[in-house]
Amino acid sequence: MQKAIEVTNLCKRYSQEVLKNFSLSVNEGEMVVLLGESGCGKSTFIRILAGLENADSGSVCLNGISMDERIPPNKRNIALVYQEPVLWNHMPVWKNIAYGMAKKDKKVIYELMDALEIGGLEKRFPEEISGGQAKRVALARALAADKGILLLDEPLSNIDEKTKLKNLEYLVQNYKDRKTILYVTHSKMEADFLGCRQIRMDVRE
Ligand SMILES: Nc1ncnc2c1ncn2[C@@H]1O[C@H](COP(=O)(O)OP(=O)(O)OP(=O)(O)O)[C@@H](O)[C@H]1O
Repeated sequence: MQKAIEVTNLCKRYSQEVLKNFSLSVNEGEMVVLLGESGCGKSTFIRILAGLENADSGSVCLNGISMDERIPPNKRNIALVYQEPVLWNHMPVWKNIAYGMAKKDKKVIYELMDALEIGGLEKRFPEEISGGQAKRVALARALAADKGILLLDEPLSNIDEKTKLKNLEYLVQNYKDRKTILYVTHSKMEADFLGCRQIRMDVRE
């Protein structure tokens, strides 16, 4: 089976070493959780996969295609949820969600909003919603874009436990074993709830 994500011996150093020979392989349609303490390099790794940052050495292959700095984020067939929600402030919520959709289908948008418990916010602008709601709008936008690989960097942090559990349940029921997802979290509870393969990343001293 072709690997959706194949990362080999990735190294990245800022003033300190963050990634040292980090390797990871994810099958097509598999959901994998990347788990690790704050500062261990999870977001750095996601940024490298997405093409927002370059590794010092090592290789990244997405859907069988070798990635290098000449392949920009929008050519990688990925949808990304950043740790901090990044939304277009001049667009209402529904347009933010529709942004990456090849065919803007309002039914799909409203279904996603209901499923993620943000129904009714469609006409509001990002400055008129809470941080937790903005995170779920960003998640809805990534899901709606229907890309080959979903990179979710702490997509449900800062959300109350009850809503978080409902959102996790929705992801498990609708995306697990169907979509290639790399789900980053420092929460063991979230990781265990998703019930998929867990990769632990350690902080480098
Ligand atoms: N642009 C940068 N320049 C210098 N150091 C950086 C940069 N980005 C991240 N770092 C450092 O690299 C290490 C890993 O950061 P990263 O954000 O990848 O960790 P993380 O595991 O995602 O943490 P968290 O769970 O808190 O988001 C940290 O020590 C951080 O301070």
